[in-house]
Amino acid sequence: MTVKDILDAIQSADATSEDFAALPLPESYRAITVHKDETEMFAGLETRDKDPRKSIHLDDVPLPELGPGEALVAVMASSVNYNSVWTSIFEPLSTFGFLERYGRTNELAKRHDLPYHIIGSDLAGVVLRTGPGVNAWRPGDEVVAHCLSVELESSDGHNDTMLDPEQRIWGFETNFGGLAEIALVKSNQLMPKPDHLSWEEAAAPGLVNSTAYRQLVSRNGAGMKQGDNVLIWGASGGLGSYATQFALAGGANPICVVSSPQKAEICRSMGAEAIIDRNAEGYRFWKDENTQDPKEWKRFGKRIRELTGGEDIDIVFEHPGRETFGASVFVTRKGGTITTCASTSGYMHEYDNRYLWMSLKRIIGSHFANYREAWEANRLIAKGRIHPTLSKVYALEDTGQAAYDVHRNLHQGKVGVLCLAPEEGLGVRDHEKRAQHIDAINRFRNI
Ligand SMILES: C/C=C/C(=O)SCCNC(=O)CCNC(=O)[C@H](O)C(C)(C)COP(=O)(O)OP(=O)(O)OC[C@H]1O[C@@H](n2cnc3c(N)ncnc32)[C@H](O)[C@@H]1OP(=O)(O)O
Ligand SMILES: NC(=O)C1=CN([C@@H]2O[C@H](COP(=O)(O)OP(=O)(O)OC[C@H]3O[C@@H](n4cnc5c(N)ncnc54)[C@H](OP(=O)(O)O)[C@@H]3O)[C@@H](O)[C@H]2O)C=CC1
Repeated sequence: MTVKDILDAIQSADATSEDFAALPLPESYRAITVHKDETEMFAGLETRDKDPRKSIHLDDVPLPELGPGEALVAVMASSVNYNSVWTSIFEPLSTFGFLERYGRTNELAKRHDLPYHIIGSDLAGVVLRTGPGVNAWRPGDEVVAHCLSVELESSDGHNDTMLDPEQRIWGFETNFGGLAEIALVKSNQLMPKPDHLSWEEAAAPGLVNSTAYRQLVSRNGAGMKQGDNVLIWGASGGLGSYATQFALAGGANPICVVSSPQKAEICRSMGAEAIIDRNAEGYRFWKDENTQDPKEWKRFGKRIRELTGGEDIDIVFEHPGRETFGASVFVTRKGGTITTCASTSGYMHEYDNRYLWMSLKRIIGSHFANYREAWEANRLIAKGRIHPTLSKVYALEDTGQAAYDVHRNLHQGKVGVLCLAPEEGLGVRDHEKRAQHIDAINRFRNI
């Protein structure tokens, strides 16, 4: 039995759940990995010079054992998230430490502690097998998977599953991720695949859409409301392209920051009007490595006021981190919110705290999304209210190049990866719904 037989079943119009359940599983499959014995390969290099193409491998790996509450999924497509870039450059730390720590928790978790890490935190595909105790999903179901892995044995996570002490990001802090022909997930990660999207389109939003939803919309994040001025860094990037859509769909006013006229045009075509090209306008928030320039914060704030008719920012959607955080705190209005989920340019932030406390601003830390938030975010994709922002699609063997593009900020929106899908455009079930949204679905394609 090979993965080819699985693909044939997926592509045949009449395979039943029983047919899928009867398919023998292959002993091995192809997966994108990083290797534990290579974690020092970039030692001494600057972050930008660490090249994912050198550390990312395509290997044949054995199929993991299926445990209770889990599912094996045939992955038709996945996407590149920045967490896979972090894994591939072994920053801020090697993800093998996460796998070792997880492996120590129980007998079944030991499976994750391997000399290779199968990465990837998104997938669209078809359920192959479910473990004991799984009733909601059956072989043959077409699904996407969100990346929240939790144990829920502690009450700490019972109101908000992100607060579980054993919270992990699948494919980053666990093994058997989505950049592979087969993935292992907890069945609670599964959600229905939006039926108007192709496999690669359906695999693109998951992680970033859910994260932007919690960070910006949810009451666990900024709780955005109609009329809010929302400053969105990287507004056409992975997170930002969803934050921009949420702001527009929720009646807020996005102020989109981008770094090229082309990216400005994408934001304009999504419906945004207030756009700042940080490159063209040449903001230098840091005079040197250790000194910020408040005059530049003010110049930036003045530009925002020009675009808003004199108003300041209600919510900053932060993720660049060190480079922008001082400016973000400054331009937020009295009582406003800075919500952050990352620190791409450096995690030791510096800001003038006087502007925070004297103006009663709040900083909110946000990370991925809880089960419910991930479900609600996927529902909005399925209803055609929020659209995938897929630009380019790579073959599985070219994942290193795809991760390189994201690391060097050469991409737009989201970058997709075909895993089992032999070509783009397959998997669409509701053509009528697709036709209604086709322009929005294709907005980021091939630019
Ligand atoms: C969905 C996608 C998301 C993204 O893309 S996010 C971006 C990618 N992700 C990242 O870059 C994050 C990577 N993760 C990390 O960098 C690390 O993951 C953390 C810095 C978040 C945490 O580091 P750690 O080493 O896991 O934890 P510690 O808390 O620094 O060290 C653990 C030790 O510290 C002790 N400790 C914890 N809290 C306290 C306290 N309040 N007082 C005293 N000690 C404390 C513990 O007990 C334990 O100790 P003992 O090592 O001896 O077991
Ligand atoms: N905690 C969580 O749950 C999550 C965290 N993340 C993290 O968020 C970060 C961004 O992820 P994602 O949006 O997918 O990545 P992308 O690279 O797709 O987009 C980020 C955008 O931010 C802008 N940007 C990058 N560096 C800077 C800078 N120094 N100053 C200003 N703008 C900058 C760029 O846009 P432009 O050049 O146009 O300005 C870039 O396109 C990553 O670090 C990732 O790990 C992501 C998802 C979830």
